[in-house]
Amino acid sequence: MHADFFAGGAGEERTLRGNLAAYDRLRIVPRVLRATGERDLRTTLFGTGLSTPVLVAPTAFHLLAHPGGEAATAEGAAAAGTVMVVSMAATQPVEAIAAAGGPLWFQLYPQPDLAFTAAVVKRAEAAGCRALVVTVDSPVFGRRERDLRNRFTDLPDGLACENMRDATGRVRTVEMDATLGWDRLARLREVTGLPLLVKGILHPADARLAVEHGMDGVIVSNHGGRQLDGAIATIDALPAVAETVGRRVPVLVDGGIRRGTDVLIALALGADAVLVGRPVLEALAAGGARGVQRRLERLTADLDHAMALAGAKRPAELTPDLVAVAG
Ligand SMILES: Cc1cc2nc3c(=O)[nH]c(=O)nc-3n(C[C@H](O)[C@H](O)[C@H](O)COP(=O)(O)O)c2cc1C
Ligand SMILES: O=C(O)C(=O)c1ccccc1
Repeated sequence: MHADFFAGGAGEERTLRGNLAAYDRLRIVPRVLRATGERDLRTTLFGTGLSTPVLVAPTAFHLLAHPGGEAATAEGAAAAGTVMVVSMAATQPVEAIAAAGGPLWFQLYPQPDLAFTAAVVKRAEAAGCRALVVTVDSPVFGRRERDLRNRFTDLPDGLACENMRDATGRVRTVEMDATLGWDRLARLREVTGLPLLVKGILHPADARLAVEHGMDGVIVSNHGGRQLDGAIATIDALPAVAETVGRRVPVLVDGGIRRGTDVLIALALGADAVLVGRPVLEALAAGGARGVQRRLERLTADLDHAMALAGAKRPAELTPDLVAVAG
């Protein structure tokens, strides 16, 4: 039941499969004799230096994967030199996660209760989170048919969304809010000075609105195929979004990234960095903090190797001409 929760997507899982299939259709057109020498994968995002452009996507319920929970993921991400985005649906308090690693960003589902939302943001900020990722692809919860079949509705006894505790100590449920609009993102701006990223952009018109509303970053995502089944593969949506944003703010992408060559293609098609969800959950389940560290380091080493073979020294040298559609 819990493995299905992590692996599954919405509906027929067309988008879940599509994210992976889209990378299968793309090929790299390498350059030669570029004398790259050692590659340099270091990446700076909002003033934080990372050793890799591969970040940890926000995912719920890490205690279902491993007894170390989100703290183990944070430890692994920190050891690999990257950012972990802590999910609002984490099963450990953000303070405990921050004590285990960092740098951290915090992912938010804006709640209908604006005061509670502001309190959660303040709490994440106080714990040391350096950016806020606002997920906007979830006005309603996706229809996850594996979870319906398995009757997976709730966390087992003893586990809770620890960052949803209110002033009375009661744990609130994470609510999806179909009344969410750009006005509410503008209000978040008044609540926090942290960089604000919107996660779940697929349409270039929304990318433009994000920039116009003062957002500091855009994450091209279909929630790993867990929300709108039938949504476009993220690597197919990326070029138009990157073109519209035009380097005004960082563009990140997630969904279906499993190999360094996938990262290379995403960076070439306009991403400044990528995030991985299920690979981290699988590594956490299999090997705790060390597993997460090793999975992230393997992805980064694989990217480094692919860049050597494609003739790029730095991520910035990866350009769209290095990618072609397979015949
Ligand atoms: C089990 C699971 C839980 C997730 N929980 C969240 C979440 O709490 N908040 C969020 O913004 N995205 C969530 N996501 C989406 C991820 O942040 C990310 O968009 C997606 O996993 C990327 O696709 P990938 O798993 O193919 O790498 C979740 C994804 C999975 C698989
Ligand atoms: O966002 C998700 O995909 C997800 O699985 C989730 C689970 C619980 C609460 C919020 C999100």
